[in-house]
Amino acid sequence: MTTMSENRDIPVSGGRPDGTGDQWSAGAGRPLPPPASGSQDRSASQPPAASGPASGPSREAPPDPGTTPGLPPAGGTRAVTDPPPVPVPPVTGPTGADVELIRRTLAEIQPVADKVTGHFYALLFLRNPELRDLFPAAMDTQRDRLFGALLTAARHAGDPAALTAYLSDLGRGHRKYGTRAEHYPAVGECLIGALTRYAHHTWSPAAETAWVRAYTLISQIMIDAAAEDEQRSPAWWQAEIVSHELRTPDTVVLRLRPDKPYPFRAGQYTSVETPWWPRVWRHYSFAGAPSADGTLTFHVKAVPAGWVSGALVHRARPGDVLRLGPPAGNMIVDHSTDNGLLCLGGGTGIAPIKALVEDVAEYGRRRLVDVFYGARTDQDLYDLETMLRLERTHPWLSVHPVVGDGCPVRAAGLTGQVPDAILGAGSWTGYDGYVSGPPGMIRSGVHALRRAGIPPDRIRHDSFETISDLQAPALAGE
Ligand SMILES: NC(=O)C1=CN([C@@H]2O[C@H](COP(=O)(O)OP(=O)(O)OC[C@H]3O[C@@H](n4cnc5c(N)ncnc54)[C@H](O)[C@@H]3O)[C@@H](O)[C@H]2O)C=CC1
Repeated sequence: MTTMSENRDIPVSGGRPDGTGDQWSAGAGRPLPPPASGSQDRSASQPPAASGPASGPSREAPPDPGTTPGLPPAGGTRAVTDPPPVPVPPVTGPTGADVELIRRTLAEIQPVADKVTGHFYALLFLRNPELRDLFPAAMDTQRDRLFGALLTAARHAGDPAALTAYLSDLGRGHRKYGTRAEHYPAVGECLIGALTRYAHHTWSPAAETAWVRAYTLISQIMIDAAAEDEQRSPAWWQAEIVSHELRTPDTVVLRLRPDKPYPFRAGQYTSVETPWWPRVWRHYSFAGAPSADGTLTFHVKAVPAGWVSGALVHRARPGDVLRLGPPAGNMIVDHSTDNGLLCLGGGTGIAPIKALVEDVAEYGRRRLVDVFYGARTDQDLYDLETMLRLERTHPWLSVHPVVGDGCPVRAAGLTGQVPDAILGAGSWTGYDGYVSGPPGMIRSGVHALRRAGIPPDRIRHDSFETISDLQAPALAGE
């Protein structure tokens, strides 16, 4: 998924999660039930699809607000005090034919994705003006994210378990916005409205039914995950910056002390909101395994036009208080095997790799761990000393710095790009692969790991979009 720091915040999407086989068959065209659970946060805030910055509504006049047959009316969710509901029939999901219809729609609208997304927000705010103030002031990035998430979900039709995990993370993550179950139908209405307007050739009653079924299931998975999470976790944490260590002019190592215990697993990531950009959240990985003192460490690199990363690097100081969302992601160590770990970390992507190394060390079972740590120049290897210190402490760990061609490297390092460096550097059968870094590196890193003989199910990374590029055939027309 993406660059961790600035573009990994993914809003609610469309697609075809699965879980149980027969959920996918019945119910075409009949009205779908309102969300079956969802005693989520009651404080008003963001509806689904509102996780990032975005621009204002499209200038195009949206069609008259209406309702979409099949989608439950907005606000149709039962309140906590309502009488017990009539038993809700199982949520029906899209059929195989539906998935094809959804993919065709996506292929058609891809060239006008920006217009579709703009129209979606225009509809959302026209029909629900009270929601506008709950989004960040600027919404440019949000447009790409929504469409990207739709593509991701549609492409993932063949991997329902991964998609369900993704949507569950997304549902839990939406708690911090104050998303309520009754927001989901409103979003679904506007999604269908935007698709209706732009998918001229592929839209039909059958396509609409397919999208309604898909969206209903998606929202139900998100709502259920959020409701379950509400039983055991806060919607967000506050965390005070206790140290701010600038390692390069644009890279900082931050240590935070959360206000409440923050359980997570090494290799996961969370979302961060700064006081300077309210309601703009960005993802960062934990740069260490859970620590005895409960503090959390993050590596942040300021990127051009990166509001949150720029603020964290150049403006934040000890004593400032950030908000954190829940942990997410499954790039975690599989402790059920003795396989070695072959880890590729590019730039600040080394953060979760360091966490994985600490996790292996704490677990206590000796497994070979090889870390290839890449950066453009030697100076950009801002955490090399830490990694080399870990190498000196743990005989099972080997750290291989890799810098761009033509750059001198301080340790006995390699030159080139990280994925190329692993090929020819050893035999990696009997290893599990872990990849973390920029999207291009994840893509080529996974290919390199496969070429090195590591099967796909033993390769983990935290980029959902990237995995869909790798594992599913491209959409027709793309
Ligand atoms: N801050 C965090 O917690 C995390 C950040 N990330 C992501 O990691 C990235 C780090 O960015 P930078 O530090 O600027 O890294 P960068 O862009 O300088 O790349 C670092 C290294 O990765 C390799 N690489 C980059 N692009 C490649 C490509 N297309 N093919 C093959 N290898 C490639 C090269 O070895 C390069 O030296 C960002 O995209 C960030 O979102 C990922 C995980 C965690």
